[in-house]
Amino acid sequence: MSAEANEKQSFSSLDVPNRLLFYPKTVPNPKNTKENEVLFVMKILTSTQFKELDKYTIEHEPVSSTDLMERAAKAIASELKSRWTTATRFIVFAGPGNNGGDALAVSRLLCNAGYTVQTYLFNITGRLSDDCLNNKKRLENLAGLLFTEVSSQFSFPEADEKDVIVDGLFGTGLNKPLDGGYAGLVKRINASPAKVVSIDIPSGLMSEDNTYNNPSAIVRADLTLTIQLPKLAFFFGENQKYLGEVKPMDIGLSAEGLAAIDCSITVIEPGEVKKILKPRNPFAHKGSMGHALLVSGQYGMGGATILAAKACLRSGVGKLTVHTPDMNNNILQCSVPEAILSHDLSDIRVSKAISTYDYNALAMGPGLGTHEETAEALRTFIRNHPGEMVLDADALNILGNHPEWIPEIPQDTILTPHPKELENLVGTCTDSYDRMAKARELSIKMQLYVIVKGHNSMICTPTGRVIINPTGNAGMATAGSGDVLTGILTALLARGYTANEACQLGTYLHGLAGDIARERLGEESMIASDIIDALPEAFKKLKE
Ligand SMILES: NC(=O)C1=CN([C@@H]2O[C@H](COP(=O)(O)OP(=O)(O)OC[C@H]3O[C@@H](n4cnc5c(N)ncnc54)[C@H](O)[C@@H]3O)[C@@H](O)[C@H]2O)[C@@H](O)CC1
Ligand SMILES: Nc1ncnc2c1ncn2[C@@H]1O[C@H](COP(=O)(O)OP(=O)(O)O)[C@@H](O)[C@H]1O
Ligand SMILES: [K+]
Repeated sequence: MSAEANEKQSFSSLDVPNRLLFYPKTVPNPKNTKENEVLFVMKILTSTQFKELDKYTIEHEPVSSTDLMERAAKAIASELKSRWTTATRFIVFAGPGNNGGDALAVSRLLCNAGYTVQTYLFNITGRLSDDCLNNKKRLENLAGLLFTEVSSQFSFPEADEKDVIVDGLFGTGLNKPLDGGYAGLVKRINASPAKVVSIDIPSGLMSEDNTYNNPSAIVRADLTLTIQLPKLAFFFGENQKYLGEVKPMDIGLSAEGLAAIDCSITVIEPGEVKKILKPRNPFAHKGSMGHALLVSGQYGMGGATILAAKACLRSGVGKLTVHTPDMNNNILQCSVPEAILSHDLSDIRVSKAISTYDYNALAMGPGLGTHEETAEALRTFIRNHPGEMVLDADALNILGNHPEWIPEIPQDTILTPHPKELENLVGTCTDSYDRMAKARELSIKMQLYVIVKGHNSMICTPTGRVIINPTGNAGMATAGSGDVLTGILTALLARGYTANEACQLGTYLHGLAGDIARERLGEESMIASDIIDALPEAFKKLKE
């Protein structure tokens, strides 16, 4: 095949979808302990849970572990065959464990399909996993395969951009960062002009915590063919450079076995979040659809109030009152005529708490400022409002300045920090995993919901679960997007959704509205108001 034709078969990391392709199978979570704790979910397994699921499948299907590996290899080889013609040379690097076993089986299948395959098995310690050894034996006498078993010395093969490297060195069994010869090999792979396809996970990347990893000893794949389900590390921004395109390979691990695994980390699934959205009672009236109170806006930040207020009203609340400094009166009355205003005594900032008795939900934070007067008002609000509450932006910054007030926050309050605001609450975070771990700890300790915002926002629940939101896009990386989320969450709480439901439905809708806005306008020019404008369609889509 000509270089040009080969080019057509190839792909570039520019084609990478901005979201993972999710494995579509859903299974019920059988251990729903807390009321309304959801649902039908995509589970994110730990490496130990993957082993359990393998074991369950092997015992209950039943299927031998070698045959299960063969299934994985068939799925991977078939994906490779669909992307590259037989003119392509595959250079396969296999490690000593089952990831290496997969790679050896893939080598055999590609070789049998007429591809040129050059395979290196790294057997440095002289110990191979059983299935790796089985697959090594199956390579014996395989005509056409160039096979090298490396025990110490190794020279990296010449490779050019038409070649494809298959990285099957280490998978979910990696137990420490790569060093020595393996780190050197990874550097050579990364420096090579060949395309790189990683089996299951780029070698060197831990499937969960990479806080203390060595970034230069992690394979940078163009394509990751991950077995069955994406790993937690795939959801973190700093790991995207290693993954390239991610495609899950269905190898038929037991759905029943998966259902039995109590996973603390899950991903919201579209079909399931729909079920949270309750139909509107035909006899509904504004008094029955919730009354929300938004406490927001200091001099120069009235826009944040407007965004949160509009988003709240667009999220189906019955009534919205905005408590805000007097100077926001005209602009708010003009831009959000549906909102009722409660004027603070101060002209320029929120200075005093008001009674929250009449309100079903309270939101504080957008554009609030951190003045000491405002801080004291916030504390009074928190102490006097025992019910549903959303704390965002400056409300969180105030709490960061007064950590001793955090224990006073009512149980099940929703906190919506972006990474910087989270750090004000929990201290410096080294990476996304650390952020997740610290937010989770805060949620459990204080019995709060903490939504760590960003791409793949993470909802940390008081029971220690982490629920990842799959919607949203980089067009939402624009000032005011978070204020919109606050408005949505507040409306949902006021309408009677539990904090758990509001977090999931709210973050999902917010991202979905962002995705609709992107469809309409593209990512570059989107502003927060566009997310609000797309909310009606997002609700409609969920109801379809
Ligand atoms: N039935 C199964 O178990 C299946 C497993 N599959 C594959 O198996 C993989 C997991 O297999 P394993 O559990 O054998 O794990 P790996 O293949 O990831 O590696 C484990 C081996 O690497 C060594 N090791 C770990 N960290 C190291 C380091 N930093 N430096 C040097 N050596 C290191 C370990 O001592 C062990 O020998 C998955 O990623 C997937 O590719 C698939 O074949 C599907 C079925
Ligand atoms: N790249 C992205 N992908 C998905 N969602 C995003 C992205 N960037 C921002 N968002 C969302 O936009 C919102 C931004 O919130 P925040 O940083 O608080 O903005 P602001 O304080 O300006 O209102 C969050 O809900 C976040 O999840
Ligand atoms: K790998």
